[in-house]
Amino acid sequence: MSAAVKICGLSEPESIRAAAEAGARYIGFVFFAKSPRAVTPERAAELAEVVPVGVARVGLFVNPEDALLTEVLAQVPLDIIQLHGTESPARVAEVRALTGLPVMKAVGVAGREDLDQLWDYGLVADLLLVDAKPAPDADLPGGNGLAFDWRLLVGRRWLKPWLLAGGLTPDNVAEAIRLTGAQGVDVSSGVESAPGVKDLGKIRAFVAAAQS
Ligand SMILES: O=C(O)c1ccccc1NCC(=O)[C@H](O)[C@H](O)COP(=O)(O)O
Repeated sequence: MSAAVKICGLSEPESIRAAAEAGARYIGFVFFAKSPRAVTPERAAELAEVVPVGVARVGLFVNPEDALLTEVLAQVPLDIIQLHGTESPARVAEVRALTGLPVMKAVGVAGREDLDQLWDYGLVADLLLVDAKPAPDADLPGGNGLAFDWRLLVGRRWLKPWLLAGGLTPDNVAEAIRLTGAQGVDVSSGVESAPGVKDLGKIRAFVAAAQS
């Protein structure tokens, strides 16, 4: 089964080109200052020009205020907003209305009890991102290279298309898709050689494995 691929946390033109040429469907820019993958709006505006038509530019935010969304969107042509914090379903709906863009809502999963909220978010978000729930003391809410038990997702369906994330690598992504039936996959640290440094060979290998 072939899945749509999102490569997150890109900050160099070369890695964007490599991802797009390999067949990635989504390119993620991180607007969260604490992340080693963070980009400024000015840098993201330059990078967005490198993204070919047909590849969606995803802006990742963590509990953003309206002012930040407005500031970034005034400079960067984004296609999708990714919310990766503790935004409620009502806030997801607000961000959709404010930005006029589709919203991908990330939900952290550690156990079965975390899955129910995907129904609620499916009512208001356009896409769902089922990611590993970070440890309580983690510095970042995502991009930690942490996997969860994919068997929790077997036979699960939600109201909106969903991507699987969390600890995916070129070596395990095909098995993750086979087991869960994920329609899409998202990776960040699994295609890096160091935090925030994307590895072009790993990007190509990841996309090829996800589409094999
Ligand atoms: O990637 C980051 O630095 C990041 C920072 C703050 C919030 C979310 C972040 N990443 C979210 C993503 O979409 C990642 O691709 C996803 O969590 C998977 O990460 P990884 O396990 O490293 O592949």
